[in-house]
Amino acid sequence: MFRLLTACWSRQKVTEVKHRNVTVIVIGLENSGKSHLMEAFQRLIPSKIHHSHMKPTQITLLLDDYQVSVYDLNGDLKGREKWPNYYAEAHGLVFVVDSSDLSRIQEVKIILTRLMFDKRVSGKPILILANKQDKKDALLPCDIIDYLLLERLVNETKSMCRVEPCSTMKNLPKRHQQPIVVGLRWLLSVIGDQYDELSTRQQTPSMSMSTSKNIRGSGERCSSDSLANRVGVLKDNRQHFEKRQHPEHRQHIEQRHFEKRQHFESRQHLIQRSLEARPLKPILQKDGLRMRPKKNMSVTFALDVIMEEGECSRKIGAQSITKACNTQCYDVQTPTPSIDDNIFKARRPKKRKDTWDTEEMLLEDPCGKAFRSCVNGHISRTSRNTQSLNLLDNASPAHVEVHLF
Ligand SMILES: Nc1nc2c(ncn2[C@@H]2O[C@H](COP(=O)(O)OP(=O)(O)OP(=O)(O)O)[C@@H](O)[C@H]2O)c(=O)[nH]1
Ligand SMILES: [Mg+2]
Repeated sequence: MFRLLTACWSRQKVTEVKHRNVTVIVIGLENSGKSHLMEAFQRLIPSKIHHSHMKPTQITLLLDDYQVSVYDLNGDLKGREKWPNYYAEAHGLVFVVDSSDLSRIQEVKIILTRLMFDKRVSGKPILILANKQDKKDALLPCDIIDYLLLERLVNETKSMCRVEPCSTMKNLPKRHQQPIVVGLRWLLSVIGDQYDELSTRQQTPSMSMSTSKNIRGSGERCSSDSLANRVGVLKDNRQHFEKRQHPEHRQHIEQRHFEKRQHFESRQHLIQRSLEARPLKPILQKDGLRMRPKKNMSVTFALDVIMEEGECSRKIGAQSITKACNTQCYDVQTPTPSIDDNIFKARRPKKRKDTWDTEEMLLEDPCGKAFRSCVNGHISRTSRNTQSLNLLDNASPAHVEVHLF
């Protein structure tokens, strides 16, 4: 009996230790559905109980090996001012887009671009939820990706992204809500891969969320410091000032300022480029009507390792599909004969209603043609398949997965 109890206790200890604490923030314009997403999280994922009857702005979810603190941040102008206080602390972000609101997509683009270029966010994974897919005119993920120039943003900011179409409303079919869990799982797995790095990026306590609320006024801080400390600080300041007056040091500082300014100007240029207003592509509107591919899909962008020429993914069929991709406009219904045919036959999943396809194929497409053909609707013909495309950019290749359902 004693042994059994000890075993149970140690087992529980191991599982407790295994849980990794992760912080995720949920942001997006007002009315995009963030608070409904929080409710959906609580409905779909086991969470620690909150006794408050008010809508929670912070919940703790238990998913896979993670204990996830999720913060719902307001999307109105006042709320957005507070977002940066949470950037440093977040391991990953969920960005909610109201896919049915075409009129605000430009605003979303500006906000997302600024967000991804923020040095506290760049490099962190971002799950973009294309919400309100139940609405008739909702933009599809490929439209959103295209309009937000997401491919370029991912390459420039080195943040992995996944776009997941969903609906957060209650009483909708499961297939609308399932992507929420799938998306969060993806976010956690990316966070898990870079956990140590992301944790070290969480800044010093003075910048963190927990303490930012408790920042004391300067007067208060002084009163609690001892006189000796304050004299010590003054001495240090004087020495520091004298050191800065030294010509060599001044030259060094000027050089650093110059480099910083150059770096800033080059980034400004990039931000400006990404913010340029672009008309929606013809795919979105034709003769006043929305052009919609029949199937919906989720898309993942990830930074990938450049593959050697001829080297293919470990997954079956990558090389053959590359051929099809490079030789013709990407069209999976009419693949080049022979090998490609086998791949599609061999890997076509059984047709099941309300299930999530996990079939995956890797494409290497140095010019990004495959992606462009994807956003132009070709890929929509590959019903029942999940596609994964490698967009190879010389400096920072992006890996794109397209999940159809
Ligand atoms: N049709 C539809 N409506 C939704 C969905 N999700 C949210 N809504 C509606 O969108 C409106 C705003 O939802 P909220 O969750 O309060 O939006 P929010 O992002 O939290 O907004 P702020 O807190 O102001 O930043 C509500 O009227 C919801 O009913 C969805 O998936 N489908
Ligand atoms: Mg809200």
